[in-house]
Amino acid sequence: MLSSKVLRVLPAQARQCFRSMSGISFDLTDEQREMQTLARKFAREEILPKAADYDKTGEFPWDIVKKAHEVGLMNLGIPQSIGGLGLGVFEDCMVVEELCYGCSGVALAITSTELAQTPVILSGNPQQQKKYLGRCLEEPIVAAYCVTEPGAGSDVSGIKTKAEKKGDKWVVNGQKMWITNGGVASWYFLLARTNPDPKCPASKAFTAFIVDRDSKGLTPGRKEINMGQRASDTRGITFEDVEVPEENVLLKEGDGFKVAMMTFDKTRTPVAAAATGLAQRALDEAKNYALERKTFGKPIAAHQAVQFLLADMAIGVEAARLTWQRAAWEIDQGRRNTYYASISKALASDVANKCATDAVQIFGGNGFNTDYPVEKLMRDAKIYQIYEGTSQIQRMIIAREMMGGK
Ligand SMILES: CCCCCCCC(=O)SCCNC(=O)CCNC(=O)[C@H](O)C(C)(C)COP(=O)(O)OP(=O)(O)OC[C@H]1O[C@@H](n2cnc3c(N)ncnc32)[C@H](O)[C@@H]1OP(=O)(O)O
Repeated sequence: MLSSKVLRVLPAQARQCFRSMSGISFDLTDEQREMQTLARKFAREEILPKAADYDKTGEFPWDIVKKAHEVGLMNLGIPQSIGGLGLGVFEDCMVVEELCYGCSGVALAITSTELAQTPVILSGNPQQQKKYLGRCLEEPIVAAYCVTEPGAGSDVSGIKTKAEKKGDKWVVNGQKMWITNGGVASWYFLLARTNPDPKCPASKAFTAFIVDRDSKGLTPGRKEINMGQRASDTRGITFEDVEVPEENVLLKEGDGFKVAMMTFDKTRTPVAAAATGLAQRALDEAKNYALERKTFGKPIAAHQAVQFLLADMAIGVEAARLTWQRAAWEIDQGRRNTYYASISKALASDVANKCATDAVQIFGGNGFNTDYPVEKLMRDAKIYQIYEGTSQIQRMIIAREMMGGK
């Protein structure tokens, strides 16, 4: 093992390398730090000042999405083989955490396309990747992940949308619900049932498709008015005799469920990072306010009751960050990270909700008012315990993984 004296004189890159060989390192590489700085600056300058407006109007923040595309904060995981950066989940999480500090709704508009891209990255053939991921690199478009239905959210194997093979095409009929980017996407990842036998196991009953937005019979519903993350576009989508060419099947008939599950292993970790960003923002807002606001002749930050709330928020934020770092690191090593991703998603979502609620508490009456930023954080935080698998589903997955899938 190299002594710390020797380590100090080595160039940064070599230091990083030796540190990782000798154990865990929390140092970022120069490239990672640059990326983090870019995202932090973008969140503070482009997102944060407009967050309250987008929350009020619920408009999709196309102007910010276009800028994010321009500066290189979108499409981070697209492989280098088709011109992308091919960054790991760790780098992606780092960026997502920073963007969500500015506004988790606007950040969702910028980053949720990754949920549709991930199955194409994991299982698309070179032609599919070039066509659909390539378009994302060329223009600031967004895509959507269509799995959830009015009658099937947590229980993915309960989805009813069906695809039937007719000649060299598939014909899709059904209804999807709560689709992020539903009305603004240029293309969709779709999971549909292709084996009508109710006894067919989930791992063989579903097929994954890529569907173009302009397909005849595909109709997005009205924009849903949600409690939080209101800049994001959520809709139902109807599929009525939508024809999808065979070349748009991902992997092969029957492989869809596994594609959807493998996707979550990669994308639940960024959701945890997003929740961490919101939690950090709540902590910073609460701390700054506590240092300014006075009661009983001193800043409320001097009262132990408030200090304990702030300290608990800090404990939560640091722990949440460590869990997304572990989950991201595991999958970037090429190992299945289902257990760590669910731990991270469950913990960070709860931390975000606790931090936002306690920030409102510290702000008191002001916290309950829309002129201050923390009531929005509280509304925005809730969905982290619901989307990409509820907190209860995460606990179910953790327990199953812990007990060897029993
Ligand atoms: C960027 C932020 C975007 C945010 C936008 C929000 C978008 C969304 O919310 S998307 C929708 C979110 N929905 C969810 O997360 C759904 C939650 N539910 C689930 O994940 C699943 O239904 C879950 C885990 C409960 C599994 O259900 P269950 O029906 O019991 O299936 P299960 O028996 O475990 O697995 C079936 C098969 O899939 C395989 N499988 C399961 N998980 C995995 C995995 N992670 N990797 C590979 N294979 C897997 C199993 O091994 C099994 O295969 P086999 O039969 O060959 O052994």
